[in-house]
Amino acid sequence: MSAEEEMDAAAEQRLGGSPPDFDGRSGFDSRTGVYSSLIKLGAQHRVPTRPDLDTATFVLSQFPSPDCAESRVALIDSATGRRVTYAELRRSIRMLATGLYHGLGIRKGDAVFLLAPNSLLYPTICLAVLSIGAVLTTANPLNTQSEISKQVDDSGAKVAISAPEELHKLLQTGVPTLLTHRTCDENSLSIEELIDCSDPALELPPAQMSQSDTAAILYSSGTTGTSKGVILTHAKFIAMMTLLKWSVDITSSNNDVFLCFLPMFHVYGLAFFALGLLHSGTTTVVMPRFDFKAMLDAIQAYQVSNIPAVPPVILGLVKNSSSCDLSSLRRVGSGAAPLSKEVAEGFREKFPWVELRTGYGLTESCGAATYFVTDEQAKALAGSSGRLLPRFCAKVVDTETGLALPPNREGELWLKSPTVMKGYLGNAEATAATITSDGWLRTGDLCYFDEDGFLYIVDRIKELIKHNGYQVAPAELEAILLSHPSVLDAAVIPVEDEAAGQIPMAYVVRAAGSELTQQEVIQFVAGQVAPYKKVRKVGFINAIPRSTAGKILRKQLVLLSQQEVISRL
Ligand SMILES: CC(C)(COP(=O)(O)OP(=O)(O)OC[C@H]1O[C@@H](n2cnc3c(N)ncnc32)[C@H](O)[C@@H]1OP(=O)(O)O)[C@@H](O)C(=O)NCCC(=O)NCCSC(=O)/C=C/c1ccc(O)cc1
Repeated sequence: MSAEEEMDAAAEQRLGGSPPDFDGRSGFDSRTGVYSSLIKLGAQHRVPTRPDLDTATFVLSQFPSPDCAESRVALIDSATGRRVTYAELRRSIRMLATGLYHGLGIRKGDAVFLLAPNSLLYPTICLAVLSIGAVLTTANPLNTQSEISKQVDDSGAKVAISAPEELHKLLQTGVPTLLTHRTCDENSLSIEELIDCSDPALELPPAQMSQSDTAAILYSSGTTGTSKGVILTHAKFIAMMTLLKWSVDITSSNNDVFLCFLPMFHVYGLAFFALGLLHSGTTTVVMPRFDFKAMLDAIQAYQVSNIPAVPPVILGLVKNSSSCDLSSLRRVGSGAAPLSKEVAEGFREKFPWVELRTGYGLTESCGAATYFVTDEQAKALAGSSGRLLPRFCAKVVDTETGLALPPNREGELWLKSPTVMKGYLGNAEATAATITSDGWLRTGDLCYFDEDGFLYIVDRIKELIKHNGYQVAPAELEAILLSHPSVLDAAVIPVEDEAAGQIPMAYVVRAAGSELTQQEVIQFVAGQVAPYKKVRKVGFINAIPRSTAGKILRKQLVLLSQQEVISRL
């Protein structure tokens, strides 16, 4: 039996019969130490098991019927108002797939590196790449040239697709690159031209796909260290699309107008906007990049009703949106970082007509793992991330003893579901450290479930800073700091920040006689990393506290930074 079938069978058995060790309120089985989702998918949300199904075929199969597709709007450009209907989207995906296959010779298994901000073209590119069995790998266009080169190299990209303004970052990789949009440069080919010029009569031979084939490699820091390629197969996306459709249905969001400013290069934005909402037939207003004022304008101009968001944006709405008419809003989601009880309550006070649901997810779980089904529950339980999604199981593992813990006890969250990644690309060691031999994903987050099965994330065990919902790995910044000739030793820690969640702070040991300043340290790092990874605060120290094994004692430095703040008050 596969892991998926095993989980389905176990859930079926519990939901049907409630064996004596199983607590139907929390979903906890005291015999196995496993929490199971208390939600069963109805027949209309069954995950398709056809082995040769791929993500693109699955998403396209759910597009509105041909008579509705000509008028049903899939995407709107927030800046220009340009609209793309479902019928146009289907045609451009097909034309681009033809161009990529026949024009550029891209074949099943070839990695296609996508470096672009959000645009109307982004979903077309993702779906066309997936439809020919190629592997999508996406990157943040704010990344530096060296960060991009590393990812191109690691993913083994055969071809790249770049926004014109980012092309210079790809030149040194030597990978053949297409632009997303037309430019006046006659030597470069663009996706727009491929869509317009491909021959619709050319047949696309069946890609001979299997659900177990790799669909995407998305980069994440995992629980430690630098960026790693998360391998997500078609089966993972198909399962996630089904869950997303289920969540759209149970929250009655089918006719909502969604707003997308979340980056489609991360799993949150990719799963929602480039794939999942199209699978659900909704309309999305796309912003090329986040801008608070432009977001408020877009909400009013397009009568936006639904915003999958992150905590800093929700805080911004609480604090800075008094002069705007946001009466069209109906639902706001929060993910990628913890939403504090205070901000959630402030939001509900200011926008009592808006449902606010938090969720929890990771790139390694292909997106959401928990969610709130009803707004009433979310309202009553501010601070919780909701319940396990259908087909998810969890364990709360004591970090000292390794024992699986019952409700209201804190431990590391482990997850199992059909969406959990296959592993990290070319990194068996990191994979083995993250996925147990029996298929549990160790999230590196400290949590507990309450007696009703609601999840509370309380801390992070993994050494990762979350700035604006983006991951920042201290080890990466420490390596850069140590490369400075005047730095003897360095450690990077998170410092709480109301607006961004956390900011990276560096403690630095200067070389004898060095007069290195805080500003020089900040600038040295800023020159080498994407803006969201910048060190934003620096402290000088005589020695970095380390364990006998040489591990940085970050908690001590966090305490020190807190004491320094208090002593300054
Ligand atoms: C909207 C945010 C919160 C704020 O945007 P921002 O104000 O532009 O700030 P940035 O952080 O993007 O930009 C950082 C810097 O880059 C600069 N920048 C900006 N765009 C530019 C530019 N195009 N040129 C040049 N400079 C620029 C920007 O000015 C800024 O500069 P500075 O702070 O002065 O150093 C933005 O950070 C953001 O989208 N964050 C979300 C990240 C995200 O999607 N994370 C999800 C990871 S996956 C995951 O956790 C999944 C969870 C999940 C959970 C639940 C679910 O249900 C499903 C999924």
